[in-house]
Amino acid sequence: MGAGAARVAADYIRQRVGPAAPAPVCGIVLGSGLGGLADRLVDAVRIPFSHVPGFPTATVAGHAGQLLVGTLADRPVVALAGRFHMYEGHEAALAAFPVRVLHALGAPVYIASNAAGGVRRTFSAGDLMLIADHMNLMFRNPLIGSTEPGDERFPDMSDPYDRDLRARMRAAAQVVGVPLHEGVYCGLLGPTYETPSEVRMLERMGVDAVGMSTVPEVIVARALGMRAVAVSCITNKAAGLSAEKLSHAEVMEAGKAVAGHFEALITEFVRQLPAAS
Ligand SMILES: O=P(O)(O)O[C@H]1O[C@H](CO)[C@@H](O)[C@H]1O
Ligand SMILES: Nc1nc2[nH]cnc2c(=O)[nH]1
Repeated sequence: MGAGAARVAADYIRQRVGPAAPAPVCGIVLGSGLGGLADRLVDAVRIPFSHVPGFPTATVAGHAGQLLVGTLADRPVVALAGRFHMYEGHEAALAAFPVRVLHALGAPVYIASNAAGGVRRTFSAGDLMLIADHMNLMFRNPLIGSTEPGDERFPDMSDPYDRDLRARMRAAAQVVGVPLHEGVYCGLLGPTYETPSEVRMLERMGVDAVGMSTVPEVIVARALGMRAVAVSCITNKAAGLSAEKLSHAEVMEAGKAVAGHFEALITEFVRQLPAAS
């Protein structure tokens, strides 16, 4: 799913919202249990994923499967309540396709959010973590294949999560009084959660939080020259670090429990985002 398909999807979305709609200051993807932010958008046009050309249907519980165009903190934004994961059977390029569409709509900044297991032992459910860097242990890359027009062939990944945007996210956290950790996110293919041995391996490798998304999206954002920033909601201690068994129901519950903090943080961040980032 490349640049041409993204233009088709963007044209359809523009037609739905009307030609007068301003270009978004950012595009936001809302992870498992974090879709409540969509309800904070004002004057939102809601488009089911199934209507957007090239989008498959969202199949994961806690992912509403809607694209919204509206304003947040009086700034024009596009938000996706839900995402596509490789464990649903999608290629990495399709998992990252919504980011191409956000780019085609003119968004210069990509904000990812996700639910993740806490590998850092001091993390507990309800913590928020700004992603400082990631590890791609999905062993898939969305840029495999011929280079799409506008893509870098060999994108630099020395600073995938934009330094300035991270500083702005920390500042927003201070303004709204939300504690914000910072650490390394590791993307695994899923859909199984990890074994305790895998979690110990990840810990030794320097991973702070583990999930099954975000990495392909950020790779494509970087290939397109978009600035990326991402927040993980720690929904559980990773396997073996507590006596609890892991379940997606628990992940969604924990996501909802931290929704107030998460929404306040992202809303303040968007409020402070410069017009041409
Ligand atoms: O990354 P998001 O989509 O927020 O969801 C995370 O939570 C789900 C597992 O409970 C997986 O999809 C994992 O990636
Ligand atoms: N891989 C993975 N994804 C998650 N999403 C939410 N919690 C977890 C977890 O513990 N592991």
